[in-house]
Amino acid sequence: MTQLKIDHVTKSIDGRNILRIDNLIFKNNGIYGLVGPNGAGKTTLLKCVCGLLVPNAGDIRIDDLILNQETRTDFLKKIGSVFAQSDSIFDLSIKELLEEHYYFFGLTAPKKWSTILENVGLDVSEKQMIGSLSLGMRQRLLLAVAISHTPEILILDEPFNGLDPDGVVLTKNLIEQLSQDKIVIITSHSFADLNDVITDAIVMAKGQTSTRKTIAEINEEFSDGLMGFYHSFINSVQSLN
Ligand SMILES: Nc1ncnc2c1ncn2[C@@H]1O[C@H](COP(=O)(O)OP(=O)(O)OP(=O)(O)O)[C@@H](O)[C@H]1O
Repeated sequence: MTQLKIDHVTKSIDGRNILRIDNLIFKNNGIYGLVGPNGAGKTTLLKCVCGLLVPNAGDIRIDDLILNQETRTDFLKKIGSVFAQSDSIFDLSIKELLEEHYYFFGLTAPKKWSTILENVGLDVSEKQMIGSLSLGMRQRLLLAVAISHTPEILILDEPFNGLDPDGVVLTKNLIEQLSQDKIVIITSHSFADLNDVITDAIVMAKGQTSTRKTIAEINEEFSDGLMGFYHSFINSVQSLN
């Protein structure tokens, strides 16, 4: 059983306090929705977990492994992530992106890259340039890359953005399948999509997080479900100073 623990993590950027997290625990088999208004700090928190930003204080650990400079490589092998797309990958071919990823993680390249693409329903040539793919196809490709090193934790920042209805269904099915032996954390502003897949939700506002609640707990406590939980926490939060 994998556990991701975030303990007393703070982060400030340019002198502004962006995060002040007390305590969060994620366990495998769970699909966690991290929701909150624009600028709440969701991406910043997830970037701290993925080693892309360094917190000012606090611990982030997977089981007994604490994230720090020495453990960074081993820690990051346990995580697959998809963040907002950057056009810096547009000039690479699909094969080049996959090769880079496999090199970074020290993995042996498969005989056929196409198997990895088929996992996410992508029927394209590995020679195709990433810049020539549609937004939704790139989203699928990035998901394929994120799961290719069989991580224990999958972090998806706005995974449904830009997907057509079939892409949304495929992504939800994949998330459910992958959650059987992983922790999956999703941010999304689409509560309808989240309600279809998540087991638990956490609300973020002004850099702080609510307690984690299961969907059953949320529906019992709030007549309007996730939306009620969301507004209730936002209304209770004081600004960081
Ligand atoms: N590189 C940066 N430099 C300065 N400020 C930043 C930087 N990254 C994030 N911030 C600030 O941190 C705060 C939290 O941003 P973050 O992107 O984490 O929010 P979010 O909850 O993911 O928002 P959204 O729902 O819009 O994606 C915002 O006020 C943002 O302006």
